[in-house]
Amino acid sequence: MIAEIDLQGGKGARNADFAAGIHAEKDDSARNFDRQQPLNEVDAEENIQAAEIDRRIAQETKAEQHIHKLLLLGAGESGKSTIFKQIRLLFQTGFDEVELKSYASVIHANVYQTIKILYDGAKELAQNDPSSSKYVVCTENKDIGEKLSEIGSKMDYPYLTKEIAKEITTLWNDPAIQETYSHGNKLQVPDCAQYFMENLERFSEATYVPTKEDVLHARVRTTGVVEIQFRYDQLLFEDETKNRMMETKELFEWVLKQSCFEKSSFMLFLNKFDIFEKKIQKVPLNVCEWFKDYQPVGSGRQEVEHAYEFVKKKYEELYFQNSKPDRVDRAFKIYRTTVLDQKLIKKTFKLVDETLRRRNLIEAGLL
Ligand SMILES: Nc1nc2c(ncn2[C@@H]2O[C@H](COP(=O)(O)OP(=O)(O)OP(=O)(O)O)[C@@H](O)[C@H]2O)c(=O)[nH]1
Ligand SMILES: [Mg+2]
Repeated sequence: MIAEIDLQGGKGARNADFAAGIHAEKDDSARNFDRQQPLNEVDAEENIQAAEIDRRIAQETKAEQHIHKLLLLGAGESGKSTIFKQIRLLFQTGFDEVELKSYASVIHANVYQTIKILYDGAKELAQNDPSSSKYVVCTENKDIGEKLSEIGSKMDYPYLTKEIAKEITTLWNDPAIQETYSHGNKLQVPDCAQYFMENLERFSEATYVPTKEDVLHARVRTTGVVEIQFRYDQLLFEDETKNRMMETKELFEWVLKQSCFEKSSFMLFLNKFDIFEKKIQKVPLNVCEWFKDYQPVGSGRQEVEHAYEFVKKKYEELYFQNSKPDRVDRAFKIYRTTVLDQKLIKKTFKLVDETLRRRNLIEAGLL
C-alpha cells in the first residue's frame, strides 16, 4: 500500500537521536577491548575515535537534513506509477534503451486487453439493450472481434504484427465499438485506449522501440496504492459496485485519521485533470453521491473551473473535519494535475518542494 521517494526538504532530528545511540555503543566496545593499555592512552584513543564518530554523525546528519519522505496514496489506476515514471524522467536518469524496449510487450498487451474489453463490452451492452442496434458490430467485423477477444483472454500475447494491427484498427473504427468506447465508464476501458489505438502502426513496426510518451501511457497494475483522481462516474476495478470517487474519499478520510500522520503534510493531487475537463462537458458532477448537491453554472471553461472548485472544496471540508486543530499539526495543499504532462509535473513538484521547505522553516520557528 505504500510507496516512498526522497525529496529535497529537511528534517534530521530523528537521525541524530539514532546516531547518538550508535555512538554510545562504540564507546563501550572500545573500553572493553583496550583494557591492557594504560588509562590515559586508552582515553586518548577513545577521544580520537569519539571525535571521528562525531564528525561522521555531523556529516550524515547534514546530508540527511534535506531528505523528505513522500508517501503516495490513491485508488487503483489513479496515476501513482506514472508519477514515479515522471520522477525518474525529471530527476533521475530516465529510461535507457533496454528498459524502453521492455515496455514494448506491455504496450502490446495493453492494446490486446483494450480491444477485448471493447468488443466483449459491446456484446454485453447489446444484450442489455436489445431494442437498439447501436452496440452491434458489423457482420464483417465479427470474426475479427471473436479472434481478438480470444487472443485477449490469453496470458501470452503474440507480437503485434502489421496484419493484426490493421484488424484492430478496423474493429476500433466500427461504430458499435466507438459507441461502446464513449460509454467506457460502464466498463473497465483504460484511459490510454485512444492513445494506443491511434499509434498502432508505429507499435507494430518490427523494430519498434517505445518512446518516453509511450512509456508514460503504458499500464501495468501495481499491487499497491498511491493519490486522488477525478473519476466521479466510474466504478472501481477492484470492486465494481463501488464508485471510484467514493473509494478515494474513504481512503483519504482513513489516512487523515491515522495518528501516525498527525504531523505529516498532505499534498493532494487531483489527477487526470485532462480527462475531468472533457468529462465535465458530458457527465454532470452530481452523478456521484458525494457531489449530489452540485449545481452546474453553464458550459465550457467556466463550468470546468466551477466544478473543479466544488470538488476542491469538498476535499478541503473533509480535511478540516478530520483534522482537529488542538491535536493535529500539519500542512495541506491541493494541486490539479495531469501527470502525463511533464512540464506541469515539474512545476507541481517545485511547488510541493517550496511548501515543504516553508513548513520546515515554520517548524524551526524561523517563519
Ligand atoms: N489522461 C491521463 N491519463 C493518465 C494520467 N495519469 C495517469 N494516466 C494513465 O492512467 C493509467 C493508470 O496509471 P498508473 O500510474 O498505472 O496508475 P496506478 O495508480 O499506479 O494504478 P495501480 O497500480 O493499479 O494502483 C496509465 O495508463 C496512465 O498512463 C493523467 O493525468 N491523464
Ligand atoms: Mg501502479
